[in-house]
Amino acid sequence: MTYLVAADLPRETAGSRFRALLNSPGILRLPGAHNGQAALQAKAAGFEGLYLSGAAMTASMGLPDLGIITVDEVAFFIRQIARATGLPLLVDGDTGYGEALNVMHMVRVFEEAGAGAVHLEDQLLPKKCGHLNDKKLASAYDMAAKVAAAARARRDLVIVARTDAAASEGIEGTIARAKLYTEAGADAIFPEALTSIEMFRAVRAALPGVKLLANMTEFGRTPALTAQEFQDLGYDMVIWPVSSLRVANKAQHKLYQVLARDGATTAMLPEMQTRAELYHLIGLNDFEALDSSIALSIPPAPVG
Ligand SMILES: C[C@](O)(C(=O)O)[C@H](CC(=O)O)C(=O)O
Ligand SMILES: [Mg+2]
Repeated sequence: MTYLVAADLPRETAGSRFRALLNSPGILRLPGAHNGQAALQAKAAGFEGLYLSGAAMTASMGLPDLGIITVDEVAFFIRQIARATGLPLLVDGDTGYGEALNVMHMVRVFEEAGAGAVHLEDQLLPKKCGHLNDKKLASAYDMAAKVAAAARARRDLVIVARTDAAASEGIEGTIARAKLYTEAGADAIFPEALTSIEMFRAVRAALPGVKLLANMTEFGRTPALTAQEFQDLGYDMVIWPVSSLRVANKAQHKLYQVLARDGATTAMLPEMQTRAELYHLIGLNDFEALDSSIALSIPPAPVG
């Protein structure tokens, strides 16, 4: 299947398809896919929705996750994932790249690029990974204004409000902010960097009926729980934001070490995606068959 034939494209918008997944039974499992290739591999494994992580995206660019990159740079990643897979995608919108009007611009650009959902966080720039120390929190009201702005700008993009308040304002601050952001128009809440199962339970209990996202990033502050365990805690979505990049990076690191040592890649062949596997995944045959079918669909050129 290619993204080039109108009749093959999904009829519903990415936002409504994301919402339908969110409203269907069971926790929505959203593995991080840091580019189109990773997204295709996640789709082949059976995932129905994906997550585009700011941390993984910036790391893949060789940059720290401090909110430096721009809306258009993120749109480049959204487009490749949406084209390659057609799957609904939750995108990390960081702090929205500014204030209300910037947030609105981000929502329009992300929606046009093919995103199904976005999350916005209540940090000040330079923002940080939620699992690091010394984050600077925005005022709850400034963040609520951004959520309201996002809700005004979207057609049907799902708006997820993330709060980083747990470290500085505790569970009470997290819950109070979550309530405010929900009133401002958020469709779901992402309580970031909760450090215990009790905290996950407390947030769930305080926000009946509100959709909740859990972040199962590795090497962070959240204890390692499975998708089933988050579902049993009453959570509606779970992300594994950086996992694909961490694994890919480690493999790449090994390749360069071996190549520098041996002057050849031979020792790495068993660990490589083969040419055939690569072409199969990206659908090379489908694109070539499409090209041939176009030539066959028009009257032949006159002879002589
Ligand atoms: C979810 C997150 O915002 C991301 O960009 O993927 C990061 C993940 C990470 O750095 O491990 C986060 O702030 O938790
Ligand atoms: Mg992020």
